[in-house]
Amino acid sequence: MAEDIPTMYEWVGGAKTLERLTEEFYRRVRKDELLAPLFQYMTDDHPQHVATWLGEVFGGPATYTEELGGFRRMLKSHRGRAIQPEQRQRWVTLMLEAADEVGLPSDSEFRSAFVAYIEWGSRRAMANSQPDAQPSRRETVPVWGWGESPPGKA
Ligand code: HEM
Repeated sequence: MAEDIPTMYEWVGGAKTLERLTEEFYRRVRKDELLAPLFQYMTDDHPQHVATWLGEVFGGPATYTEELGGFRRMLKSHRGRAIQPEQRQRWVTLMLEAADEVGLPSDSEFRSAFVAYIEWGSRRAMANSQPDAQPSRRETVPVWGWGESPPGKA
């Protein structure tokens, strides 16, 4: 039954795990020649903010919406940055490396849903960052689910 299936937020281990993920991810970003220039002005609380965003996306508390400016703030953060395909690709690579490094659950169900969101989200971020981007129709933080492979089905 759907109500017995934990959220991805619960499955991953909650806010603390996502904070470890983004700390490790931005540690890599800061050393990366393709990404460091894009992030040179990020604030010290940026990794924490992205962890809060991911928590909300994966079915945890709606803290990014309630306290950090919600979907519109995220959209504004990417606007006009003209993210290039090779930068998006590197962003995804470093995120998946960080996921392994901090020991995110490695089961097929979790990882396929996680990668799906990372692919979708990074492509949306790149599209919305282009100078000629169409205004987003979405207003709210997306909530991601398990898709075709919820736990306990295999
Ligand atoms: C699933 C994909 C992504 C998610 C969930 C995401 C999430 C976010 C969030 C929530 C913020 C705002 C943080 C805040 O509230 O302070 C942000 C800012 C930003 N993101 Fe992303 N992002 C994604 C993909 C990307 C990609 C692919 C790039 C570039 C390769 C990128 C570059 C940036 C930059 C440059 C900022 C602003 C940093 C600053 O404050 O100086 N993002 N992102």
